Amino acid sequence: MRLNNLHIRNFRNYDELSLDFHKNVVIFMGENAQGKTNLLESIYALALTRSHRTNNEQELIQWEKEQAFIKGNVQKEYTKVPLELFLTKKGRKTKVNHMEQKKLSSYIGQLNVILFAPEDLSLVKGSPQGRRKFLDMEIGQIDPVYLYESAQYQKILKQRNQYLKQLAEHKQTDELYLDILSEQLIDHGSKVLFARQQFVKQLEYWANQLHQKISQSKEHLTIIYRSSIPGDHWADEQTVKETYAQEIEQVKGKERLRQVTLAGPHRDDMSFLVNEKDVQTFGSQGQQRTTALSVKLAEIDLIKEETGEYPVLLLDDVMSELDDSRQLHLLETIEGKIQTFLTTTTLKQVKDKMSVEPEIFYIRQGQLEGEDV
Ligand SMILES: Nc1ncnc2c1ncn2[C@@H]1O[C@H](COP(=O)(O)OP(=O)(O)OP(=O)(O)O)[C@@H](O)[C@H]1O
Repeated sequence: MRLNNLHIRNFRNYDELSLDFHKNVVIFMGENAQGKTNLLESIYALALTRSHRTNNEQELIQWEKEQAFIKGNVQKEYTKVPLELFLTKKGRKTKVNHMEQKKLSSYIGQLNVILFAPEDLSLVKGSPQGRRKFLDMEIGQIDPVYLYESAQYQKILKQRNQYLKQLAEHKQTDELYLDILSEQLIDHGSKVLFARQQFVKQLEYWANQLHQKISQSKEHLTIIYRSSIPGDHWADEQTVKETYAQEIEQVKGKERLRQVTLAGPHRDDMSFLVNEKDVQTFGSQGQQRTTALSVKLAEIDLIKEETGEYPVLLLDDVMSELDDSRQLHLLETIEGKIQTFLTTTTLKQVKDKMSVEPEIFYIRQGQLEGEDV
């Protein structure tokens, strides 16, 4: 798929801007703090209704404005889909084909994007929370049911934690209600767990191939889903559910003391092994970066396999963070069929390495300076 055009209004430092895209590689060029990342963020938000930089969507609305608007036409293999996102102080509204969508799951997935920013290079050595967010965002894009289940899980988790606290403070006494919440938690949580495990298997398949290529067959990558629920190779959803229920029973006493839910997808993590050694602990910085790059680029193949279409790639100033050999692998990937938007402050460095002619937009203080087509 590709994005044919983009129209934004009152978004970050942009009053109003319309862009048409004709080439497969689009570069947003400009000095620091001019609005390059804001443009990638607007494409990301158009795809996923949220930002990659903040959990507070209000920040996307231009200062002193009431609402922000993003619109774009997505070209798929056989159809064109106009998408619209309205962000207001009260919430968000989405439209597909000019029709309002009540369910997030009927909107997300219309435009698939993969965003790669310098902070993604720390996927391996960063926090478990960052890796869980990565899993949720990526699976959510290709599986609307996952989006629903993980939202339900978070809701029940919050309620359950509150209830555990209230029981400890003797504001509640009904033990049966805790059992009901546990049952709901296990129900939604086991679906999340099983989907994550399946996704990680697929991710490993694609990422290992890339990792081997980048490391010239010297390194083999293994990815393991590390769960707070025992066992990491559940045969089916029912097995996860049963194991999860046993674990909740097991930690019941501790939970009552600590007043939080101690088992479930919200406490899980992922490990990356290079040649059987944990790369987070034993890997060099180069190996950690190669792993992160392989995992990110693997998503391209994974989304293509799942949806039948290539996603759109957003690269936020990552070229400058990679050495020559890794830059080459990245360019090899993007100069194929996949539409890529990238930001840079040093145009020549990026352009000189490309074998295709990019489309360049010069950005200055939230405006277009000129267009090189
Ligand atoms: N809600 C907002 N309303 C108006 N302006 C905003 C808002 N949020 C951020 N900005 C402005 O956007 C600018 C930053 O834009 P952006 O992050 O896209 O920079 P950039 O061009 O990618 O820079 P760099 O190369 O440093 O990453 C800053 O000047 C900031 O003040």
